Amino acid sequence: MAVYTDITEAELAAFLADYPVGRMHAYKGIAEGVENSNFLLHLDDASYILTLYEKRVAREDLPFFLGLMEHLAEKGLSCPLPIHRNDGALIGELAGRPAAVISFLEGMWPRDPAPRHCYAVGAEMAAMHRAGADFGLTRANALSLADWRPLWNASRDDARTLRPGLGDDIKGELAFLEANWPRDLPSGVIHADLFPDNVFFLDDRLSGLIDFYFACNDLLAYDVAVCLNAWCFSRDGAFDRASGRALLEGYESERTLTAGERAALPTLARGAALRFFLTRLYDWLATPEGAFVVKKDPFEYLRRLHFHRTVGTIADYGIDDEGDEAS
Ligand SMILES: Nc1ncnc2c1ncn2[C@@H]1O[C@H](COP(=O)(O)OP(=O)(O)O)[C@@H](O)[C@H]1O
Ligand SMILES: N[C@@H](CCOP(=O)(O)O)C(=O)O
Repeated sequence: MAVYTDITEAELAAFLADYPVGRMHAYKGIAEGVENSNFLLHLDDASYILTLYEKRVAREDLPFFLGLMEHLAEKGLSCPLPIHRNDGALIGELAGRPAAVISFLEGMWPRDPAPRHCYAVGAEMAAMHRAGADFGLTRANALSLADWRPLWNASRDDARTLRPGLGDDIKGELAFLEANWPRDLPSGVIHADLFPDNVFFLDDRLSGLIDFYFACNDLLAYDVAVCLNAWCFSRDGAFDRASGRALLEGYESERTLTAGERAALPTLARGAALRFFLTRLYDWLATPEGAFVVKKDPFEYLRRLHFHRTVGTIADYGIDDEGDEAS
């Protein structure tokens, strides 16, 4: 569920009076999502999404997130356009929370991504990397290499009981990543959470990217590594070479990866898998039994991490440098 803060019709009508939008016909809370409270608004000019930002989104980061969506939308990317209030501001306040109204995007996220979806998301991600190059604001990644050890330390005592050997496994992984993390690769604005549930398709055409609330400045190829994990494993947990190849081909239809980025991809993929393992683990342990939220399995990402450990070079993924699948 993702309505942590409820609102009354009167509160909402008063809030919308500060926006240059039509009259409200209906609104409803949106069940999907985990971080913020989202509502679908049907107004007589169009539909919109109203988001009330909950505790994990820092108020000072909102100008970056909303400004980035506006920047990308103005450059022709399919992402939500934040609506300015009558006083020009992008951020308002509703029910004691910072709040924003953004345009509604049509489409559905793919429940069972196929290589054609991976190609499309790769191409759109690279277009986003290019379009973000002249965005004026910056934001450091708050969930990068330096943050993983403290995140593990916060969970490790409770996590040890979940799986024998987990402590040594993660300790070894952190040491490897801290010693081998690439530092001199191209960087820029990345989405950092471009999972299938954040990418909409209409039929087979990509119709939009949403949920920019982890966006930040970091290595561009780290975004590719996040997608390699999120899009290119089948339901049984096996790496899907056709999807991996399609993701990279799509990406390179818009931006060519450097030799350094290709060489670093297995390490970046290990880091990306660890990042989602650690945040899911934290949430798993912190969410009380019976809470009205679907907990995501952390060990799904530990298995992906273990797979990447077996990969020496990008060719070992079964995707050679020319983009052909190895036999
Ligand atoms: N601009 C949008 N257009 C259409 N639906 C949206 C839009 N933004 C969010 N949604 C809907 O709200 C849900 C939750 O949004 P998301 O940003 O992923 O929330 P959270 O940050 O809380 O995880 C999405 O799965 C989607 O159904
Ligand atoms: N994509 C992350 C969780 C973040 O959830 P979102 O609804 O904000 O995309 C994961 O799968 O762990």
